[in-house]
Order: sequence, then structure tokens, then C-alpha cells
Amino acid sequence: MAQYRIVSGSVAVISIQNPPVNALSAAVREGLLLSVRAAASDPLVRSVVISGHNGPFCGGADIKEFGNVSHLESGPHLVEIFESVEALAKPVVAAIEGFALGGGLELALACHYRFGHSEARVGLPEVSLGLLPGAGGSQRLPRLLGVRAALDMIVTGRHVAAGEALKLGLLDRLTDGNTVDAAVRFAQSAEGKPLDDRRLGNRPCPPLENIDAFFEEALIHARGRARGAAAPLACVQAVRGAATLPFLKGMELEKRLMETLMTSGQAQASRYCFFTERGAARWTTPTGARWDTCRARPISTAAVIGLGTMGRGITVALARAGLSVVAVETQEHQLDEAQRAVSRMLKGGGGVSYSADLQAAAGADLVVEAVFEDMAVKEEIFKQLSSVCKPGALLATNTSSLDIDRLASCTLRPEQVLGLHFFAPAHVMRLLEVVSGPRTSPQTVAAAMQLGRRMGKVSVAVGNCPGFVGNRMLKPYLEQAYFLLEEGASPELVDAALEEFGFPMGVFKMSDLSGLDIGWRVRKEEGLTGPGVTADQPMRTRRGRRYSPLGDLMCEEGRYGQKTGRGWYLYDRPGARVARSDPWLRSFLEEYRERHGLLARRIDQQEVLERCLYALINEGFRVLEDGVAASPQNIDAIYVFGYGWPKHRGGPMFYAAQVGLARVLEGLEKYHKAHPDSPHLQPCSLLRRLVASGSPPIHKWSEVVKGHRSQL
Ligand SMILES: CCCCCCC/C=C/C(=O)SCCNC(=O)CCNC(=O)[C@H](O)C(C)(C)COP(=O)(O)OP(=O)(O)OC[C@H]1O[C@@H](n2cnc3c(N)ncnc32)[C@H](O)[C@@H]1OP(=O)(O)O
Repeated sequence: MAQYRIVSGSVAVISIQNPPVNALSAAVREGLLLSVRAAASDPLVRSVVISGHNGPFCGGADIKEFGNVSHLESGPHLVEIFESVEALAKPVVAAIEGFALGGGLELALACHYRFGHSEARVGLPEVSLGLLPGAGGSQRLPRLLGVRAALDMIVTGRHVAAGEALKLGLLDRLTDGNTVDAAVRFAQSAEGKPLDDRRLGNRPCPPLENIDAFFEEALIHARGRARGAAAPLACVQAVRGAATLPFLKGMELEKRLMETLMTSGQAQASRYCFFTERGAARWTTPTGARWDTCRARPISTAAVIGLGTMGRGITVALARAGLSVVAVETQEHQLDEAQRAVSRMLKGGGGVSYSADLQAAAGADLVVEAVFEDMAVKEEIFKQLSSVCKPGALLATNTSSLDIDRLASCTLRPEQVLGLHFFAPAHVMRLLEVVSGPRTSPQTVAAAMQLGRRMGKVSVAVGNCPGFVGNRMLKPYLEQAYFLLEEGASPELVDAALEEFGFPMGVFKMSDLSGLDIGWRVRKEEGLTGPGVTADQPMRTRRGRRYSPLGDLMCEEGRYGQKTGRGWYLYDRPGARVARSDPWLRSFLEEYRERHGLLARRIDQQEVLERCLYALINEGFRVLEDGVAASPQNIDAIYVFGYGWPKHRGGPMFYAAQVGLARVLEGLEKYHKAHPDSPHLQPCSLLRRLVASGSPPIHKWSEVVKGHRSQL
């Protein structure tokens, strides 16, 4: 797991060998320590180069070992190995190709010199795993870069490109050629030179003025951005230790903080998200097709139909992935405006051509329809595309809730029709729901999943149902939020509870941002409001269930959210972002309650969280039961990467497991008893069966789901 060879007569080259990312598993740690000792004791060896085998230097500690204390504790500890590297009396050079991340960069920091390939990147991303750089990184990096730059890297976890790393002083030299060869030549030139100053553990941290004030401010800043995550705050504390304590004392502090984080539920949740993101690529379909048995036809040209906000973002995402894109908009004035907007986003043309004619889509391998949410309009477009497009071209819709099967049946190629549900802004948001109907072919799904990866998306294969997975689960969440307003809560109270939980934005601020009119249009299509509803129908009941018309009433008042400057909050002007409480809304809610004989009661944050989140989770279990999502991990990936669910809470299904399924069930039963007219609060049978079978861990839920009719 660590190759050892002598080159040029005096240089020991130690190569970490653990594909695909050369993670520091127990076997690698063992091999590394043995190699370092061999180099130390061999009188012929006068310098050492450490590199990664077959490309990448090192992706850090082996994350798979983190969940298992016995794995973590077997083999030598990273801190011990890095101490031996730093203490070596012969110059040690890190030869960094690909990436040096986490423990990989910490290893490089223990070396006396760092050589990088010009395309390499380095970083300490432990914070996104709910951890801190716990193998000396929090102590050595500030000593090398100074507190400011080190704190920024450690708290954000960002990857730093080689050029920037050179400027920061993190890398000593760059090469465009063979990194190991260059490092070997350099190591030889350093043989016999003094090393004391090269050992970062020996150096003091560069001084910083007003150190206490600096760290107080850093802590406030980190707390503001952390949304309840503990790791960023621990990172600040550890760097403060580097700035104020001798090295060994700082290392003790790092260890204490790391031990607390490592065993926390937050680290467990963040780790789960890491594997969930990657697991989504291993998709399955009901026909038995799988990611590893299905060949995807390559897609190199695409057409986007409709250049509103979504269409523009999709065009940019496809062009950035290297596709040649034709962007089609039949409204001439919108076409000009879209062309300017897309060029701005792409900073130039970027392989995009424009047309007002649907015929321009004829040669595309993939067409993405992104016109507004109107079934009749979409049906007409799919009919035309079916005859215009070349045989074999995939026809996708970006609908967020409409029926894919209905669109497929308008074409002569239903097996090539699918949903590509992008999230706004489409060129920024990581999530892509790849929606297949019963007739969508496995090759179509494979091609879409592969394209998603090229666009840098977390693509999740889901089945077809109203709202697919994400929006289907959002509906009960929103509904409970409206009900809470009726019962006495304010938008501020509901939003504060959800933001404290870790969402970047509460539900009402989110509605204002996305526009209240979107849901209004969908409810009109569904016949829940608008002209189809007769005057004799009770206002707060639809189809025998409780219904809140609050959102409809807001829209009737012209309050669409940020775009109109008024929604659940007040904004300085249309399009402004800063939400302020609106006295009008308070009177509006009071009048509404009075009109409907509703008595406002005191609602606390716990009830807000339980009502909103348990209703959403309950729908997640229904999604699993119906087979619309293949696994709870897929649902969690959708929520973390598309809906702002905090990573340190793992996703809704992981959260349910962490809270305890029995407790979630009990909560739902309690609230359903209090609100029997709200079926979303009625615990679903899968949740009951899981609790009855002893609440198995999340990776075993599929065994209980089995036997159910599944679309996936
Ligand atoms: C008290 C105890 C003290 C312990 C001290 C420990 C101190 C050190 C801590 C750490 O180092 S934590 C780890 C820090 N490193 C990272 O966070 C990097 C994570 N990896 C990535 O960001 C990416 O994988 C990559 C390295 C940039 C490569 O990206 P790429 O897109 O090329 O490949 P992926 O699909 O992401 O990954 C391929 C494959 O490899 C698995 N994997 C990646 N990194 C690790 C890792 N560090 N450990 C174990 N496995 C890793 C990944 O899951 C993929 O596998 P599959 O899912 O396909 O099976």
C-alpha cells in the first residue's frame, strides 16, 4: 500500500498506492510509516520524495473507516506518521499531482518542501465532513500561511488551485512536467541543507494584531454561516490555538476538538451525505436495468426550447458541459433578451446558437423543453418535436410536476421521453431529478445520468408522479406551514424555527423568493382554486380535506413575493431581497382568523419543526413505499442538494432515523389526532412497519420496503 524505491542513487521515493484516490487507510498508514523508517535508517538515502501512485497525491484519511472505531484505531495514527516525516533528518519533498486533500495535504505539510503540478489542487475539506483537519493541519497551516489565509481555507474547506497555492506560499514550486521527476531533482539539490526552519512544527505562527478581536469576529462570522453546524466553530477554535499556543499544546487542543466532532451525530450525517451523493450514480430501474449494465449513447448536441429563466440556466449548464446547444424561443423579443443574458452568463458565445424556429432542434441528440407549466402547450410541443427531431433523439421536459407519461404518449418514441427536473438557477444548483416513466428505456436514463455527471450535477433517478420526489414531499411541508399561520403562528416564527434547524431560508422567505404565483397556477390547474371552484364550496375544505386558501388570497392581493415587492414579507421595491416584517400581514391574518372563527394559540418552535418536518418525512416514506425513489439515500440527496436541507442533518430520512422512527411515528399520531382533517399527518404504513420491525438502520429499510409494488 506504499511502494518504496530508490532512484538516482540517493532518493527514496515513497508512493501511496490505494486507488482510486490514494486514501490513507490502515494499510497505507502502516506502509507509509515502515517506508519512512526505512528511509531514515538507510545510509544510502539522502533525501525522500512522497508521491501518489498513478496520479492523485492523496484524497485524505479513508472516510470509510470513520464509522468504525476498530478500523480507525488499527495501524499507526496519522499524527504519529506525520511527526516522523517532519522529524526526518533528510529533506522530504511532497510531489503533488491531482489533489492533496485533508489528511493528504496534512501529510504534505509535514514534508519539508511541497512541489505541485500546475493543475493540482489542495485543500482541507474536513469541515464538510463535520470535522476539522485533525492530523496537525489546523496547527501547521496557520504557521505556514498566517492565520487569515489558513482560517479561510480551513473554515470553508475550499479546494485551492495550484497557482493560488503557490502565491499563498502553500506550494514551493510548480511544474508542468513530471512532478515526481522534478521533485526528485529538487530533493537532491536540498540534500545536506539545514531543515530546522522547514519544519512547520518548529515555527511560530506569523504574528497578528488584535488577535482576540480577530478571533471573536471570526467566531461570529463562522456562527452566522454555520447554520447550526459545530465543525466550523471548532475549526476557528483550533486555529486560535495555533495562533496562541506552542505547537504541542495546539496539537492537544486539535485532538480534543477532533475527538468530540468525530463521535458527533453531525459528522455521521455529513459523512452519510458524502456517500449518498456518490451513491446516486448507481441507479436502478424497475425493468432491472442498472447503472453498471447499461451503455449510454453519448450526447454532444442539445436544443433547449423556451428561454425563460429556467431555459437560460439550462442552456448555460449544457454549454458549460461542452455541448453544442441551439436555444429556441419563438417570441422574438424574448429571444434577443435571452441571447444577451446567456452570453453574459457564459462570458461570451460558448457554443450556443439561437433560433425562433422549432425546426432548429432537428439535429440535436437531446431536446430539453423548458416552456411554462401548461400541459396543453407542452403536449403541442412534444407532438411537434416527435416529428421534427432525428430518430434516436431524447426528448426531455423540465416540468417540475406535470405527468411525463402524458407527454410521452404525444410522441411516437415514448421510450426516449423523460423528465429532466433542473432547479433554479439551473446552471448553479447541484440537483437534477432524472424522471422516467414506465416506458422510458434504460438507455435513455443512462444517457441522462451520464449527462448530469458531465454538468457536475448530483443526478437522482426517480419515478413519475405529481411533483416527483422533491416537490411531492414539499407539498405537505408547505401545507403545514400555512395551517400553522391559521392557528396563530406568524411567518417570522415559522421561518426562524426552520432557519435555526439549518435551512438557509424559512418556508415563507423561500416562497417569496420563488414566487407565490407559481403554486397558485398549479393549484388552479388542479382545480383547488380559481374559476372552477363554486361559491357554495367551503373555503377551507377541498375534497374532504383541510385546505388553506391563504396563498391564493395573497396572490389575489397581487402579493407574489419578491418580484412584486410584497409577499409574506415586505421588500423595499420589486426584486429587492431583504425581507422585512409587514404590519399589513399581521392584520390580514387576524382578520382571516376572525372571519373563519379561528382562535389564535401560542405555537412554539418545536411544534413548527415537528409539524412541517414530520409531514415531509411521512411523505418521504410514502415515496419509498410507492417505489418512486429507489432508496432513502436518494431522497436525502434530493433534499440536501436541491432543497437546502442542512448537510449536518443528513437529509430528511436520515434525520428521521437519527430522531428515532418511533418518536416520529408518535409525533405524527399526536398531530393527526389533533388535526384529523389533514391526511398528510396520518402515519404511512411503511413507517409503522419499520417501527414494528424494531426500527432497523437506514441501509436496511429496503428489506422492509421489499414486496411493495415498485416503479423503480
Ligand atoms: C480521532 C481521529 C483522528 C483522525 C484524523 C484524521 C484527519 C484527516 C481527515 C481527513 O482527511 S477526512 C477526508 C478529507 N478528504 C476529503 O474530504 C476528500 C473527499 N473526496 C473528494 O472530495 C473526491 O472524492 C476527490 C478526492 C476530489 C475525487 O473526486 P472524483 O470526482 O474524482 O471521485 P469521486 O467519485 O468523488 O470518488 C471516487 C471514489 O473514491 C471514494 N473516495 C473519495 N475520497 C475518499 C476518501 N477520502 N476516503 C475513502 N473513499 C474516498 C469515493 O467514495 C468514490 O468511491 P465510490 O463511491 O465510487 O465507491
